[in-house]
Amino acid sequence: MSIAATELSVLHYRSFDDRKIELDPGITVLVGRNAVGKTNLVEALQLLTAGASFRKPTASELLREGAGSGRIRLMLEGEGRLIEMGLDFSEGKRSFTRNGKKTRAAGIRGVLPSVLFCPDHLDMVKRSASRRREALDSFGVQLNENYAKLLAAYERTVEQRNNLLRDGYAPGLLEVWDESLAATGAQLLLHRTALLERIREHFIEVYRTIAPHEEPDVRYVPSFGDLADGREAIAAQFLDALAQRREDELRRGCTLVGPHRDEVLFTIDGRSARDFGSQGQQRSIVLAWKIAEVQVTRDILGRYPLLLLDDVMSELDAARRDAIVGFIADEIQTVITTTNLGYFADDMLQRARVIHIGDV
Ligand SMILES: Nc1ncnc2c1ncn2[C@@H]1O[C@H](COP(=O)(O)OP(=O)(O)OP(=O)(O)O)[C@@H](O)[C@H]1O
Repeated sequence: MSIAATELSVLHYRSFDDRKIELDPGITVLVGRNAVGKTNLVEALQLLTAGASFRKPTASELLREGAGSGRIRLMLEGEGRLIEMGLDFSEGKRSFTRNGKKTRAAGIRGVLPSVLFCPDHLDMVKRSASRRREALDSFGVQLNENYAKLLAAYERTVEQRNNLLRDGYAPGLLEVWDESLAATGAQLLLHRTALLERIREHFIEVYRTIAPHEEPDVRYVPSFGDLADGREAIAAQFLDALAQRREDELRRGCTLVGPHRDEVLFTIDGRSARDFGSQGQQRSIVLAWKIAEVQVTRDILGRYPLLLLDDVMSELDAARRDAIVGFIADEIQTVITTTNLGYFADDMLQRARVIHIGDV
C-alpha cells in the first residue's frame, strides 16, 4: 500500500507566477541554475506533506512579491484515495486546506510524511543541541499527533514559566507551573526516547554500510541525569531537578532543566562525533540519520515517506552520493534538485523524470 504525490501546482508563490509539475511515482529530478526556484518547489512539497517548512516562512514571505494572494496545491493518490492538500496565503495570512476545506497543519501531517535532506542539515552534528532536538521533534510530530500536541504544550509551558521567573517569584504559582512542566515534560521525554531508539537501530546499520570499520551510536542525554523508569518517576525526577535549580532559575529568569535543554549525542568508536568526528564522519552521520528516518516511517506507518533531497549531491563526495542513490529503491518516491545532472549515473536518469526549472 502506498500514497504518492502526483502533481504540484503553485500560483503567485515565492519566485513563481504560475507553475505546475507532475511528479514521478519514483524519482523526479528538478534541474536548473542557481536561484531559479528549485528549493522553493521543495519547500512547497514539504509544507503540503509535513505541514511545516524548514524555512519557517511567514505568509508574506511565501507570497510572490507584488501579488495580492497566492496558493500551492499538491495532489496525493493511493490506497483508493485522492486528496488535495493546499495552502492559501495573502499578506500576513495563511491557511491550509484539505480537499478545499480549511484545516490546520495537523490535517496535512501524517498522510504522506516527508523527509527533507538539504545542505543546511549537513552540519547538524557540530551545531548546537537545539538543531539535533529539532531534527528529532520535527520528525516525531509528523508520525504521531500526540507528539505534536505534547511538544506544543511543553514549549508553551516553558515560555509561560519563563515569564513568571522573569517577573519575580510568585510563591505558590511557580509550583503550579512546575507540576505542569514536569507532567508534560515526562511524557515528551518518553516520546522522544522511544522514537530515538527506533531511529538508532537503523542509523547504526546504515552508518556501517557507509563506513564498515567504525562503531557509531546515538543516545539521548537528559539535562537532569539518567531517566528513571516510567512517566511518574521521570516527572518526580524533573520536579526534583527544578527544585535544585530554583535559585539559579530566579536569578537568570529562565527554565534551566528539561527536554528543551537535552542533548542528542552522536558517538563514533565511543567518542563524541561533535568534538572528535571528521567532517566526513559528521556528514555520514546525517546521511545515515536521514535514511533511518525513511525506514522508521515505513516501520511505523507501513509506507515510505516522500524523500526530498535538495541540492545535497553537490555537497557529498562520490561514495556518499552512491550510498544515497543505492538506497533510493523504486518504492521510495523521491524529488531531487540539482544544478548539474552530471552527479547522476545514466541508468538513474533514465528511470527518473527530469524537469527543467527556469531557462535552462
Ligand atoms: N516571496 C518571493 N517573491 C519573489 N521572489 C522570491 C520570493 N521568495 C523567494 N524568492 C526568490 O526565489 C529565489 C530563490 O529560489 P530558490 O532558493 O528556490 O533557488 P534554487 O533554484 O534552489 O537555487 P540554488 O540552486 O542556488 O539553491 C531567489 O531569487 C529569491 O529572490
